Amino acid sequence: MTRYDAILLAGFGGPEGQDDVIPFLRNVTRGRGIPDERLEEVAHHYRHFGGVSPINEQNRELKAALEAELAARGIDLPVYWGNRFWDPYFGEAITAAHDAGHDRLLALVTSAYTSWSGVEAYRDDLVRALDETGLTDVVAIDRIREFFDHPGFIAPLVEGVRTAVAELAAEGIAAEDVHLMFATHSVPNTMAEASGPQFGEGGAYVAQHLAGAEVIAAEAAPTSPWSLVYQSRSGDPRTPWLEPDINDAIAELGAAGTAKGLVIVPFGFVSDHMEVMWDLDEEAVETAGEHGLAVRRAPTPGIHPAFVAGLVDLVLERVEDVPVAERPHLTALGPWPDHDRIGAADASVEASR
Ligand SMILES: CC1=C(CCC(=O)O)c2cc3nc(cc4[nH]c(cc5[nH]c(cc1n2)c(C)c5CCC(=O)O)c(CCC(=O)O)c4C)C(CCC(=O)O)=C3C
Ligand SMILES: [Fe+2]
Repeated sequence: MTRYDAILLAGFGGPEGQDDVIPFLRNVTRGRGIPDERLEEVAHHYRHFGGVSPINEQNRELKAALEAELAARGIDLPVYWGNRFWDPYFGEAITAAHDAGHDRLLALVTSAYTSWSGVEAYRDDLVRALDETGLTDVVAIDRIREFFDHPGFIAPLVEGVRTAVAELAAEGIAAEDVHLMFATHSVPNTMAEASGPQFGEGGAYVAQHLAGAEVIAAEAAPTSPWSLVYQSRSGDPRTPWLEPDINDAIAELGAAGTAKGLVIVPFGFVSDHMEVMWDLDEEAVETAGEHGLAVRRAPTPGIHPAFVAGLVDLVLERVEDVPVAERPHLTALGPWPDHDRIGAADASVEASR
């Protein structure tokens, strides 16, 4: 008997056809009174791909990969999958787990970094789902720590950067002439600060990205210059968000004439979803071409075996209550601390260990 009965794979969710697009965007922007005309502007990224975000399929594949890895290691924990913004919603996943007798859940959130979007937003939606299903006093949910510097998250990125740099070398571009751009989701400056002001400007969010990028660059391409850039900003243009935007940074790199090649490393995301397919593969790649740079986009961790194994390691570290000092981490910031439990009182979970 372990501390947990099941794993809850907690995703963002995405539309799976043209008719889903506006309802999905209404879910994402709920409570902010954004008119459908404005949503239709955002919708065109999704419309371009038939109204389908790849994110749900990627989470189905991740669930299957986790199940296979758990089975291979003889760990008897079923995986339930739920999303913040699309079917299956958190409530359905939690109810399905409860109906099968699983009330002690360990949530694996598909977000590697600390920010409101990656932490509180998921937490608030899980709290709401427990409330709406009437299971607040019955089901307890713990969450695995942010894994931005876990070896399982870093290894596939290192591999991807190495491959991209080698491909450019095969085209005659030396590693010294390749600039690595580590790309992540921009957030409002205030949101970044709030992620952990003790970590300096940009809070924990920026500090984690800088620390991770440094490790990946040093491992994968120590002679290539690198920088941290941001993508996918939205909202009121007067509100300051983290900069530079990747397209501005590429234009500046082109104008400086210091690089021949560019490797875009989408390390802010765990899979190649819409933000990667549109903002990087369509827009940033085009910008690089306009500025005469040979460009490669490294893959996200996806279902890379090292990533899947690392996620199972992160589950096991909680199952086995591994002391903090023994938890794997590759930057001085880690191991990131665990989060408070939500749902059923601590005591009932501890008592059933
Ligand atoms: C930090 C961060 C992550 C990573 C952490 C995590 O994984 O959570 C993330 C992930 C994602 N964000 C996604 C999609 C969207 N994000 C939006 C809006 C926003 N994101 C923000 C930040 C983040 N976002 C912010 C500060 C906003 C504006 C305010 C707000 O709305 O809170 C909007 C609204 C429309 C718009 O404003 O553009 C959409 C449609 C998808 C799904 C993609 C797909 O479908 O494949 C994913 C994985
Ligand atoms: Fe987002």
